[in-house]
Amino acid sequence: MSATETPSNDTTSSPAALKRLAALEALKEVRSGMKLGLGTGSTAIELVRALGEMVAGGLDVVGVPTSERTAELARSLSIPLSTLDETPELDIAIDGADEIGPDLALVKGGGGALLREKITASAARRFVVIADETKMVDCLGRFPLPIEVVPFGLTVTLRQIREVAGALGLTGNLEMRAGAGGGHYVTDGGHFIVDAHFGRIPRPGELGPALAAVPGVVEHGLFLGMADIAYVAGSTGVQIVRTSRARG
Ligand SMILES: O=C[C@H](O)[C@H](O)[C@H](O)COP(=O)(O)O
Repeated sequence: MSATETPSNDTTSSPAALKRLAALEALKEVRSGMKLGLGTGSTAIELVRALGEMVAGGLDVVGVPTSERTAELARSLSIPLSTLDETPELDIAIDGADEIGPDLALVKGGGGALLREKITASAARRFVVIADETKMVDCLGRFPLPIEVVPFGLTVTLRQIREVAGALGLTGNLEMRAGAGGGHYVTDGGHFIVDAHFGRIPRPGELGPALAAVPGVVEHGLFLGMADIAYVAGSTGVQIVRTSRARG
């Protein structure tokens, strides 16, 4: 089970301020010479901005961005960047989450970057989550679960997702995420995103492998057994949520 501590008593409460607070707490783990996975989303933006300030102040790190958006921001802040192919072993990946459930089970992908985020987190010795307290839940699933799918055979893939979810008692609308231009949202990898409105996912450990077994599913937004620690900012400070599980 998770354990929690509260190390910081900073009291700021706008959403952006809380995200920055969580990011700053996570950045205390960063040392010169480290190779960092850089997440995607509004919380990760605060992380990259704060990291940019640290780099400007002399911190020597290399970042591997999880999306084109993050890469663009990092570049604009003169953060040295690499790719996962050039830098396949990372010290720490730091990223936001859409939901943080028991034992640091996560839902991610609200920003459409779940595939690169999961690959990047898997390449890091330590995966650190940053969030504001609204992301903490007792049961995953209120936030629609993002599932990245290949465009080919979409109807078949949707039917098979419905079947494997139904076998676990999960029902709800499967909604194709819309892109800015009116068609389907297209990920950096050229795939579509299905947002599954299950409402509750009481057994994510069963749903994850079932979704992964659907041929048209590239990856799903359940990040299970991956996060090592979460820095969760609220109006009374930053709460540290740890898992007792050791990463191999
Ligand atoms: O694809 C996007 C990522 O998984 C984000 O980390 C996640 O959606 C959280 O984003 P935000 O920090 O904007 O709430």
